[in-house]
Amino acid sequence: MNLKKMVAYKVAEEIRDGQVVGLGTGSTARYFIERVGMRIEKEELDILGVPTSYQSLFLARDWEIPITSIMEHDVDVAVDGADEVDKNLNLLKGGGAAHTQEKIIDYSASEFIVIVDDSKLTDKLKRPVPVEVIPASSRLVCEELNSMGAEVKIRMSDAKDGPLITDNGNFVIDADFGPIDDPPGLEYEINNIPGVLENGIFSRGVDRVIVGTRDGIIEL
Ligand SMILES: O=C[C@H](O)[C@H](O)[C@H](O)COP(=O)(O)O
Repeated sequence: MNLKKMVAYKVAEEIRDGQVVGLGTGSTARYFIERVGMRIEKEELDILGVPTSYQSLFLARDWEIPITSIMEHDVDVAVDGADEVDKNLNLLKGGGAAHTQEKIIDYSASEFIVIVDDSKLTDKLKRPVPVEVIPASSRLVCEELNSMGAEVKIRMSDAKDGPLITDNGNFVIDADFGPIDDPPGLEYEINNIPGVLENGIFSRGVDRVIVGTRDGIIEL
């Protein structure tokens, strides 16, 4: 059973004519975009999509989803995946290095819906926190994250030699703090380091978390 597809397709059925829809990034959001595209083709669903990455932009194009940007329109509903969801509905995102644009769009949406399979649920966020940084600041940011207690690594690219470069032309540092006791505090603290653009802790704005499980779909 493909739990990501199940939950993404279910939420895609909730999208209504006239909405401006934030299109998340990753393997779960991909199914959501696919299903919205199918509905546009079959039901003439009339929406505008706001991509959160080049991945979602290209997928939207493939499915002929009309697109706009956050510079033009407010977002009614954003639908996005997550790498971890804790018991207070804090998220960790950025496994695909897309968290900066995702956060701009997801936080601004009137409704932010998270779609995950149940492997993403955790008591406390504990994966390394992705931190997008301006390349020139990376040594200093690594030192600062170190002094805050994190083990740090600049993320390397699978597609070329050297560091991964984000959609915004920056590096990503993965900062391992172990289990995180205060996600909102850490989100704020990391973003105060000069050179940091955005980090992958999402501690506010989540309206609904929809989870695919082997026993069906549940809402947290
Ligand atoms: O940067 C990537 C995004 O934050 C994704 O939404 C997140 O990594 C979840 O991706 P997936 O649905 O592939 O697990």
